[in-house]
Amino acid sequence: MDQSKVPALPLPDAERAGVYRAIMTRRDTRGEFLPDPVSDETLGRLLVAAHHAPSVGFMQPWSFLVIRDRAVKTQVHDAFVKAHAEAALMFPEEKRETYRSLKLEGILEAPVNICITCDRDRAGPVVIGRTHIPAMDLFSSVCAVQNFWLAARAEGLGVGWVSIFDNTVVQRALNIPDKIVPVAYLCVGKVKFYHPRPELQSAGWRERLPLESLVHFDAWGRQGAEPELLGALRDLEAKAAAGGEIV
Ligand SMILES: Cc1cc2c(cc1C)N(C[C@H](O)[C@H](O)[C@H](O)COP(=O)(O)O)c1[nH]c(=O)[nH]c(=O)c1N2
Repeated sequence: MDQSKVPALPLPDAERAGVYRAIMTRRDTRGEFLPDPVSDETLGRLLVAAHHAPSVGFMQPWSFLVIRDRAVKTQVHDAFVKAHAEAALMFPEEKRETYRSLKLEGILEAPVNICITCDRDRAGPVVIGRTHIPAMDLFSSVCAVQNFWLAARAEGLGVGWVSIFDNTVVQRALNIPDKIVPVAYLCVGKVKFYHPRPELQSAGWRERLPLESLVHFDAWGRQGAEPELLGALRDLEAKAAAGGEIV
């Protein structure tokens, strides 16, 4: 093949289905981690996938901290325990017991934790695409997180994002300089299984919203303009909800 251009064709059917399967069966993993190590080869692929995410102005603002040290993990876990207790009190009383019963991290059980950061100064003060919307660099680091998460699903690994802690505590525990923002703290490892649905959904915390209620045409609030597309969305969502493939 001419190396100068990649043909803009759909992937072969099985590969195309695989991409959607990774997207649809990716789960946030907390309680199912196995202690088995993740090979350097596999972890390497996940980091390469993350590093090939899109970024504003090709800024690549991310760095990746690979955390295996029990003492470091314990500091982060301690920060979680404190914030988790504080968070419970922020929910209405009738939801507190459910909140407390949820497993919301796997920091110590996961063999490896990854912190993905954002260096807001990586490409100088003026960045293509960030000139008018400053948060675009943070969004770029989140794109790296999603690439990592989907690649992990393809590898049969679990990833759990933990954000219930004071970020400055995590910043200190990992010795991250002040000017670098910790964007995502991820627990990573082999897992016993994937839950078929988001755990918060199974726990009755929140339902998946009907996609058609989230789609607008040409202007906010114009929601019924394309009944055929909306019908297709309903059918696909029904298939997905029944655990079927969407391709
Ligand atoms: C930015 C951000 C931050 C968090 C999360 C996600 C994201 C995107 N999620 C996971 C979240 O609960 C989960 O994605 C949803 O419940 C949907 O479930 P699935 O990811 O589809 O399994 C998450 N989960 C958890 O147990 N503890 C946490 O602190 C967080 N924090």
